[in-house]
Amino acid sequence: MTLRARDVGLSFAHPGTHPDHAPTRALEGISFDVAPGEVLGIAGSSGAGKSLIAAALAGILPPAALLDGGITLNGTPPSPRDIALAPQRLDALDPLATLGRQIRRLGGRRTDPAALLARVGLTARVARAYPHSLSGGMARRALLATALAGGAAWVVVDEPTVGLDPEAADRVMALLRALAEEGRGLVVISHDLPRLARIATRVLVLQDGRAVETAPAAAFAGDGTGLATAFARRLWQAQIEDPAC
Ligand SMILES: Nc1ncnc2c1ncn2[C@@H]1O[C@H](COP(=O)(O)OP(=O)(O)OP(=O)(O)O)[C@@H](O)[C@H]1O
Repeated sequence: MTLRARDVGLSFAHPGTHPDHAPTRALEGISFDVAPGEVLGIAGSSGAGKSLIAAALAGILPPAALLDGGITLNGTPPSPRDIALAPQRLDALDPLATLGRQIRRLGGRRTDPAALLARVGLTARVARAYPHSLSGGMARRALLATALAGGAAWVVVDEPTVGLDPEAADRVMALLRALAEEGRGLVVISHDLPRLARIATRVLVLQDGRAVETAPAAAFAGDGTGLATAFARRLWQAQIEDPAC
């Protein structure tokens, strides 16, 4: 069982414009494999197309998006039950339902919201809370709990550490690694390259919609001389030189 992307591209059509007006190309020639037990990291500059890859994998692209190339699971197109997404946007949580209700809605009546919330480091009390009462960091972890609720074998997580303090960010990354070690395949998108490289098997580096390099996680070390491209080295060096990291 391997999740496979082959030569995936994505364009945005411009409805109502002249037929000669070419669609905007947002992704081009993206290929990768993720096997159970692996964590594929995706990093890159802002607007490089990371979240679009997440949306393409989860089958929830914006209406004007035109996808080409192939995304397959064991050779056939995945169903929405196969791949769960914890999106970047916190407003993906339903503001009108408690977290417990949202988790049961996705996982079924027998799902234990408290157990899933504990898995992501939240107390059972959060099951009775509405999204508006959660801090940004709690909402981020709650999104991950909802993604795990359906029991999908592949989990895509978009920017899991945004809004978390360093210790909480370490715990969430360790949880993602543990989810892979239990046999899931993970795709983790993060601008936090040092933490991402610690849990990833490989890291796909994106620039302007194209993959510039897929590097083994171990290449993100020292001054980045193990990386093949100048762009990946710059991305890495910018992070290790940043005292906020
Ligand atoms: N619905 C849309 N319509 C038109 N263009 C879009 C749409 N969604 C995304 N884009 C464009 O596609 C490109 C990639 O966007 P995406 O959100 O995937 O980037 P990203 O790498 O996740 O960035 P960030 O790190 O800032 O979240 C951007 O130029 C963005 O403006």
